[in-house]
Amino acid sequence: MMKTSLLRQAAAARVALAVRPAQAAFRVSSTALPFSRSSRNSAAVYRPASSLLRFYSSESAAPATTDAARPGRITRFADLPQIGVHERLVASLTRGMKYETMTEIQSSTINAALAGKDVVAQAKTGTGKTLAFLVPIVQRIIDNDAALAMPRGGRARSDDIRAIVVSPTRELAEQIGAEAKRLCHGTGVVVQIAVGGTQKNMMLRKTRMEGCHLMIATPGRLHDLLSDQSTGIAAPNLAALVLDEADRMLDVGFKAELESISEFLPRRDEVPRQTLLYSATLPKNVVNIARQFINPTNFEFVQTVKSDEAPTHERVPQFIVPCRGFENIGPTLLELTRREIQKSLSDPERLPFKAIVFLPTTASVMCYSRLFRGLKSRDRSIPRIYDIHSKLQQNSRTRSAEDFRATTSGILFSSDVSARGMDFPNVTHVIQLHLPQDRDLYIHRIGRTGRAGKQGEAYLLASDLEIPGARDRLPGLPIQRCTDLESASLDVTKIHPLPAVFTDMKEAAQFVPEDILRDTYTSFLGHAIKDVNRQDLVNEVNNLSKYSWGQDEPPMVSQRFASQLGGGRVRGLRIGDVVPQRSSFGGRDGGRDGGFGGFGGRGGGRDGGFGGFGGRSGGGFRGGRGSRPPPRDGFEMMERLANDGSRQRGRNRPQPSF
Ligand SMILES: Nc1ncnc2c1ncn2[C@@H]1O[C@H](COP(=O)(O)OP(=O)(O)OP(=O)(O)O)[C@@H](O)[C@H]1O
Repeated sequence: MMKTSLLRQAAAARVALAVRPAQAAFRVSSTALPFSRSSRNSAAVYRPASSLLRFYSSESAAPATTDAARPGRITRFADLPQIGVHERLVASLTRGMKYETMTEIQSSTINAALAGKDVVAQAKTGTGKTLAFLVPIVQRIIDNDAALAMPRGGRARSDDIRAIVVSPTRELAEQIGAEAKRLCHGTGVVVQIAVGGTQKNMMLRKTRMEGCHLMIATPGRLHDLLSDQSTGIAAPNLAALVLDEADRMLDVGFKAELESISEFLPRRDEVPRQTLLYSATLPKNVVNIARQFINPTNFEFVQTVKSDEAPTHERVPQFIVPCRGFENIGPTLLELTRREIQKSLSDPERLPFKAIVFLPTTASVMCYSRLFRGLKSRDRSIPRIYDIHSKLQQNSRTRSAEDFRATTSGILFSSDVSARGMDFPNVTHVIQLHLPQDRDLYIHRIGRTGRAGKQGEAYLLASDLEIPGARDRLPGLPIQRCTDLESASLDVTKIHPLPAVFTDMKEAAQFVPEDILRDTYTSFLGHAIKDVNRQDLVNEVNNLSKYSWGQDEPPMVSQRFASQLGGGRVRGLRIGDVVPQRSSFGGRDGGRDGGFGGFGGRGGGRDGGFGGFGGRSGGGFRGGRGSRPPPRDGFEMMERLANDGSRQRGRNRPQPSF
């Protein structure tokens, strides 16, 4: 009975996703006939009356804001042949993958990309951006060689790759690769995945043997392959390049690598290339950088976030749980977990508890996953524990991702390698411990739930010390204060005996190796917790070690580490000879292809504005409010659209109410 209910919910959610965007984007005018003829392709299509969608087209003098400006937009996958998509691809989409109606971002960008335009697109998490870029590029490959529409049709060579998708993390590349293979099933288009950390020789052998039309790669591995002639991997006729998570790809961490990859690609003036940039967050500086990659005379900039709308999904309520100290955070997570598991068990309408817990450092992911494995050995109600971080071997990372994807219930402890793009079905909760580095990262992390039209909940557990930082970093988001978790506010320095969640946590800490506790301790002191007074921070982590891990004295730190923290001015550190710090443990785990990149990697894009242009602060570009001169070109227009988002963050975004 429960199973039937779950299946019903899943089916309802799929229909909801398919239907909702169409309703939002295409309101059929009551005065107009619901169908009209497109002048471009003589197809019977909906002529929408208005849209939430805003876009800038390099064709038009001013940004268009309604779909009425774009007659002939196809919104159902089954209708794609009308704009040139091959029947076999449509069969994969509708019969194989069982998609019916396109989401808003899909209908707007697939139409534009099929018309040959470059696209810069921003849409909320989980709204189907992957297919939005895969469909047009696979069609472009078939356009270049019609035989590829048939299985085993055409030729595939490893030195003649026709399209490349670049993704910031290995897991995401693997996920996109799997979706691309499903899409190309039944055609002759060959997809290969090239990510770091896997056996390069095996990948090379396979690619040389099978050939490759579409390569999905992480930047490091792609550079590695293209720069070494002996690999036999080349793309002299490259027709399409996609940067997924474009803001991440173009931020400082990856930009240089991308530029260097470009040197191994054909010049755009010699081989025409379509470039597609997609993300849920697109800060202004990134839009500026996009200049280097986009055709200035033939591009479209699409944003599907309403001007007065939060960049997150309404159906994902967001809570912040202020915790008295660091020592309260683990027990509060345990209390929350038990409470939510009970809720799902007692309500057959709810999906089983499936949560992702994000932590700021690799060491803390290792620590919390072990703590919860220890807890699970005593409390069978806790579901299976998974972990993903850059210190794991790639095959273990892939296995964790696959297992968590397949499970109905579980808890995945993760660094930011899973923050962007990962599509784990039916995640009911995203729980963040301590503050995310910036607002964009918060948005991507909570985007792991509430995907494809489903419900979800998001919690942020932070110590009182971090709350001012949270207010500063997270404006304009509908975050509510949650005060009904008892463990959050208890003063454990005064309470005897300790409540069960605290003693359970202490006992579980016995399962965690000393070096991982120490690395977690130092990583929190090092870079993970920002914007707080050093002395307060030392007091917090010392309480964590004492009251949550049950240690008589805090872990030892080296003299050098103590000096970096402020030397003699900071009290409470236990200084001594320690085995040199494994820097990777302490580092922020941003999911760079290369693996455990110390403090360097970052999971989120740069701090920056998101959507939300127009309304009060936007609209200037339309000649409406304000006295800004008209933009000089399409790029400036696009930058302004993103710029409006940043301005809103600075001046007009509502301050958080928690
Ligand atoms: N038109 C559609 N109808 C129903 N489901 C869809 C449709 N398009 C995509 N999906 C499903 O929605 C989910 C989210 O898609 P996808 O991962 O492409 O989102 P995204 O926008 O790229 O998210 P993120 O911003 O997190 O990267 C996937 O499970 C996908 O199968």
